[in-house]
Amino acid sequence: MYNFDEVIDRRHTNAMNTDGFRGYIFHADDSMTFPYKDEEFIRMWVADMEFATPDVVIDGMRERLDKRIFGYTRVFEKSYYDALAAWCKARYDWSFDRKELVMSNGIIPALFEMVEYICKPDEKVLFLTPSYAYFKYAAEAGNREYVCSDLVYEDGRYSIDFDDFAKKAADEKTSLLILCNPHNPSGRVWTEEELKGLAKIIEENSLWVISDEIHCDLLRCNQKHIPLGKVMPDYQRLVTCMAPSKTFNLAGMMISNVIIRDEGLRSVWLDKHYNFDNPLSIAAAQSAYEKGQPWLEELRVYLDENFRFTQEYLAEHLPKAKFRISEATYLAWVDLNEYFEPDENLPLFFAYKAGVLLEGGNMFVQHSDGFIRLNLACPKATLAEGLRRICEAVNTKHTEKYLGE
Ligand SMILES: Cc1ncc(COP(=O)(O)O)c(C/N=C2\CONC2=O)c1O
Repeated sequence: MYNFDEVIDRRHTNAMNTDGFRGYIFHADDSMTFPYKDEEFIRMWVADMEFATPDVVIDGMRERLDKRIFGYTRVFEKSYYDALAAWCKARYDWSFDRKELVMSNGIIPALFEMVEYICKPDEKVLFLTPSYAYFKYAAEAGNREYVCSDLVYEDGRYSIDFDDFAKKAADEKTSLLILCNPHNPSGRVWTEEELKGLAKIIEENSLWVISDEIHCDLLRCNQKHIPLGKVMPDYQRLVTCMAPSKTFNLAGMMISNVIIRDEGLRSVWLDKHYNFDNPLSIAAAQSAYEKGQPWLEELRVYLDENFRFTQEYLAEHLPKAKFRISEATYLAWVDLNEYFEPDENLPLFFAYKAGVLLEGGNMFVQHSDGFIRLNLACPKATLAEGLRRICEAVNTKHTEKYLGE
């Protein structure tokens, strides 16, 4: 019913995806040149999608537009909470009180704020690595130390090193865990057993925990997300972050749900946070939660096929690459260590040699050298061309290297 094969022109829309890559990936300005025109790149880097947001979301925004006044706005109507609560109940059998919900114009700003609200200046933030780099930036922005617990990587699969995690959690100066659930970039969906293992250590050390569940709706069709709040139903030091931004390609609308159990932290947030919201964003998010499920179910089938195609293509054209289909997210995490030295700048190599924009190597704090992360949320034809270029560039590199030796 929905046309995910449609190629949509994003030029001149102020998109980070098309216009922000020089600064974000290469820390360069617009003077940085490549042997490709910007529009010739296959863009597989920042985590937003090449698909139109659902029609029901646009209809919801149009309905709000027709009200024609856009004054100071906040989520006052109970209908927003009802839509989100129904979504969480139906999909995760998880409920939370309306008073726990506060809004943020992004999960990143929420992380930045809460590190300061939760951690004293001499306390530390703990997270699993490799990691979405903004967990590190949130600690650094608040001048708080961060501690990494490297995931175990065995036979192409990531798991939690509970001994290492327990040791680091036991440090009395470690006060906050930021948990990525599901995990970016590995794509892991933590099992109930793994979440219970974390919960035991969290409780033993009275850690504050922010469970960043932004990717929770984007599961492979055979996967199940468990909110940490379900495993820790009575734990007061829990904050859960969810958002429509990844699920419905609404990151530019800057609206996120922050569910703060602790009354003290919630009142600090309400005192310090700029508590106004964009009226069109509220309409978009509420319409998505109320009516977006059919689109999401079709998207998940399309993404599963993109992952299957990617696995098949890499097996055939880059046989020494290690790749397991992500259990969640639309991000493929590919181990190319058999093809590159650990310190090679992979984003730069693929931008110059393949005309593909991707993230990887040391962009995920630590424990990620030799990996690339590919955004598969694009029409299959775009994906096929991106994979073709990537494999050709790697195979040519090895031929040139061999001939050059
Ligand atoms: C785990 C995680 N948390 C938070 C965010 C951002 O939340 P926002 O501030 O947009 O509400 C992202 C987006 N991840 C991105 C964005 O581009 N590349 C990524 O890996 C993410 O992966």
